[in-house]
Amino acid sequence: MTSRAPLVIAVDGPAASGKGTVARALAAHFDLPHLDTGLLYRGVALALLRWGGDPDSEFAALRAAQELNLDSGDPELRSEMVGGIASRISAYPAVRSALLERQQAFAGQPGGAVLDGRDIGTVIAPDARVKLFVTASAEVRAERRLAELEKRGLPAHLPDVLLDIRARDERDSHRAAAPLRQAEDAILLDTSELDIAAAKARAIQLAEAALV
Ligand SMILES: Nc1ncnc2c1ncn2[C@@H]1O[C@H](COP(=O)(O)OP(=O)(O)OP(=O)(O)O)[C@@H](O)[C@H]1O
Ligand SMILES: Nc1ccn([C@@H]2O[C@H](COP(=O)(O)O)[C@@H](O)[C@H]2O)c(=O)n1
Repeated sequence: MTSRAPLVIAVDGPAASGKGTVARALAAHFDLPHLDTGLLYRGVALALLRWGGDPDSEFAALRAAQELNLDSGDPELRSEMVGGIASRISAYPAVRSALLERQQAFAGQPGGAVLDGRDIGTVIAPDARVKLFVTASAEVRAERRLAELEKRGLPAHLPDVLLDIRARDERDSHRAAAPLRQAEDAILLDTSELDIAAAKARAIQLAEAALV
């Protein structure tokens, strides 16, 4: 018998692994709303920067999280600098707690939802019916990030981008609060050798199979 529980899909993985691409494809396929939770942490980081708050102060970051008024269309949100600060302030337990309810409310919508981030399958939606952990080698992720930056007219150097990806992996995986890790019941999807179309198709295939 098919379960009637709302379909919540958790997609986690490291920076530039393609989890957002896969999550959007799953949301379109299953006709579900999608939340990129990284944008929340980026929103806190950007607010902090604009307000002149100190990213080394948990108290300042908490204040930015509590007052967060996210404009997800703000192009500054996607900058590498904001991503780096987001990865620092996301280590603060108080910041994570301040953003928890918002994410859980999104996941708890009656019709279900797709969320992508670092701790969706482990903390935000541990009962999600489908969990994917999307990854790719650091080198492949750096190439993708570089291509993304070049497309946005922000040329960078591959070795710098690779260093940044590795630093982000290190911080996200080794922090005490909700570190990036594959949930025990998550399905691993390594996209290193898959192009975008193949990664999306494989994610949909894995999700469909998990729901049988
Ligand atoms: N399988 C793939 N092959 C090639 N490029 C890809 C693939 N998946 C995603 N990309 C590209 O790589 C970049 C990063 O993808 P995406 O934004 O989906 O990753 P992410 O894991 O959500 O990143 P972040 O955590 O930093 O937000 C984008 O430019 C995207 O188009
Ligand atoms: N659930 C999440 C989502 C994101 N983070 C942190 O935010 C940084 C930026 O996220 P992107 O996905 O937009 O790159 C990321 O490096 C994480 O540190 C998080 O902790 N939890």
